[in-house]
Amino acid sequence: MSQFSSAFTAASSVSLPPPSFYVSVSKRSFIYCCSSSQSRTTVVNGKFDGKIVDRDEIRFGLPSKGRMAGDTLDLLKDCQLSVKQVNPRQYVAQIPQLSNVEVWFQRPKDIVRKLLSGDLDLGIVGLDTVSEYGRGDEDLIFVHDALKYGDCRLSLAIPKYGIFENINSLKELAQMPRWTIDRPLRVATGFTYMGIADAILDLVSSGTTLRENNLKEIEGGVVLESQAVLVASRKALIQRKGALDITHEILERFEAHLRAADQFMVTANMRGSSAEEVAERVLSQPSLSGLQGPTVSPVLCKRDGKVAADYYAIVVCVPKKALYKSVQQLRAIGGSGVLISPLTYIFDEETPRWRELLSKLGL
Ligand SMILES: Nc1ncnc2c1ncn2[C@@H]1O[C@H](COP(=O)(O)OP(=O)(O)OP(=O)(O)O)[C@@H](O)[C@H]1O
Ligand SMILES: O=P(O)(O)OC[C@H]1O[C@H](OP(=O)(O)OP(=O)(O)O)[C@H](O)[C@@H]1O
Ligand SMILES: [Mg+2]
Repeated sequence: MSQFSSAFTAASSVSLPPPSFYVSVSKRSFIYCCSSSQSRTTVVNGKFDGKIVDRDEIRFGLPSKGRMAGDTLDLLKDCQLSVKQVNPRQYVAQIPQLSNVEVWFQRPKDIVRKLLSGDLDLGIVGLDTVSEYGRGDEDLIFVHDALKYGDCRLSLAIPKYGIFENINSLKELAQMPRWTIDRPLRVATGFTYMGIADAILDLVSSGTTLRENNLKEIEGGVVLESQAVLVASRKALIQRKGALDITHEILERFEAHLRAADQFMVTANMRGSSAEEVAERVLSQPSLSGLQGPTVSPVLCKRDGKVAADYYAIVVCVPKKALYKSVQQLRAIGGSGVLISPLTYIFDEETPRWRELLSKLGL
């Protein structure tokens, strides 16, 4: 990435000595220009720097269509924050659980633009969209940087055939002697017709689109790994009444849900002489350590007129991918009646991302 962006920077500055390769880039080039991330303090594209415009509601921008729209509504629903939209043509909606929030359905790039112009306070988009349309603006602040959907990468691709047949890395591409100031390497986005461009820079997820167009990715050609993020306007969080509280609630719900999504809750019965002795056996197994350790409770029954515990019930959280291994380990230490249930939320005392946000805001 750095090799590519420095080549681009050099190519964009005519007076510098000839770089190792020359690039002309279309639409997505902003991602490079902004990587140096200078701060802006003047009015640009409707963005203002002074005080925010007063209004009562907190505005939350969600993608109106495309790749991210459905998954975003699903995430909110899974966090008990269903969006109530009376009809699908409506661009403003409510989240009944968050009384002061107004949802604005927008195109992803417009969510970023409206965060900067002060029309929105919070939004969900892909990291690629923030990088491209946010232009490194310091007002944009990441609240949650990994919502675990919308996974894709912004990647450079070239044809599999012809002069590129044996080119497999950015370095090899850069060193092709044919690129000159008069005929630089031409990078386009959205164009796969190779009379127009030598290479393309586009989002790739499964790789199907590239394959269908006889294109290949190259080593070192990934510019950005992207997924959905929750982003906010710093000014809104600091100045708008209620914005920080709403953000805290949304973040807590997202974190609790996303943390739970890859875990199962496992319960089992185990014969033992004491809770400690049972815990000792459970903790001897690597897949059963749980979040903080096992919960061990006596299963009480009456024997010879006295209440006693021969069995103990244990509860642990295990990663979904370690499910079967956990069951085997439980059996190996005498577990029986193993029950597995999905987990919906894991609320910790405080989320690390909340502390990070407060510190980024200087609070
Ligand atoms: N193939 C993909 N798989 C997963 N996520 C993707 C994929 N392509 C894009 N995305 C993510 O979804 C976001 C929205 O993409 P989408 O194609 O829906 O809209 P767009 O390209 O921004 O708008 P439009 O296509 O209307 O110009 C992208 O910014 C990216 O974060
Ligand atoms: O690697 P793949 O899984 O094939 O996905 C990559 C494709 O997905 C995106 O386009 P999208 O389908 O969103 O269409 P668009 O051009 O209308 O945005 C992206 O621009 C690629 O064309
Ligand atoms: Mg698209």
